[in-house]
Amino acid sequence: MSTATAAQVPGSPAEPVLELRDASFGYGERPILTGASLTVRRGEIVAVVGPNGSGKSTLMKGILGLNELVSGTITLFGVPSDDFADRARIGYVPQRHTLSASVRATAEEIVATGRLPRLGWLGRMRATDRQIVARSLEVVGLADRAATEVSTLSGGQQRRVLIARALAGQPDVLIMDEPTAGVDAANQHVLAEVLERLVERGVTMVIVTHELGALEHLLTRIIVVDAGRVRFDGSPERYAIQRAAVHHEHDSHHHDLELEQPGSALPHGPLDSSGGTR
Ligand SMILES: Nc1ncnc2c1ncn2[C@@H]1O[C@H](COP(=O)(O)OP(=O)(O)OP(=O)(O)O)[C@@H](O)[C@H]1O
Repeated sequence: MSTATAAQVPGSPAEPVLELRDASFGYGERPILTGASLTVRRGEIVAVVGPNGSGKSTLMKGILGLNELVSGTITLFGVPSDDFADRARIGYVPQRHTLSASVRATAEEIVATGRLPRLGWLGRMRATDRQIVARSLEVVGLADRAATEVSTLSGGQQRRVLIARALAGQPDVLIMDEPTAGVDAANQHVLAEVLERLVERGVTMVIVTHELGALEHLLTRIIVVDAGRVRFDGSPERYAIQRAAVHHEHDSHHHDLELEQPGSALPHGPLDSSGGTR
């Protein structure tokens, strides 16, 4: 979907698409997520995990400019967020969002709304726009449901319609807040296949999830948020090792939050973002 496939010098890191420096986000002036510094580079597939209420959605909405940046900076595609105008480059699939039963629209019509930011000043859909809408439905495996009323689709299918809607805007980065929530195991695998196709197309993804399972093989990075702080940022391999070490030490399954605390003797700092860079 992405066209950002510029040739890269072998060995050099891909360019950053999102950069946070000591960023704190909140609602009103009250900071909820504080001191976040991280970089997501083109082509990365990053999972954001952590307990309920820890600030994951606040972090995602903060990146999107949907809540207050209390302090620090955000840079999007190399541009300070205040000066960044091309919001269509960032696709968003919000949390706990299925389509209300009262929505009377077909899957195709819903996906077409995702194309709006890319239409010319007359706002008319042209043949290429219709093709992109059709292709977006195809990517999520719902081409045969294009004319189906969304209210008659299952929850998992509706999540896929919403992903297709985000894709129709041809984003370079896709932020998804719990795309697998409420989706059964079989459909999680379908979603993982959808995301795999997006990876092949070079879309960068940041995915908030409680279930790493079906997505794990796709990930290049894992970020752990707890109690309003980024506690770990590194490769899935380092996450697995440190998680195992913590579990071994404490013989408990509830110590994710003790990963890479500042000042720990672990090899990298808590906000190291180099771990999974492709
Ligand atoms: N619109 C809002 N106004 C004020 N406070 C909010 C708002 N949305 C969330 N919060 C608060 O921010 C904190 C973090 O919430 P957030 O939704 O970011 O957590 P989360 O990690 O995404 O949780 P979950 O896993 O349950 O989705 C919570 O204490 C929550 O009550």
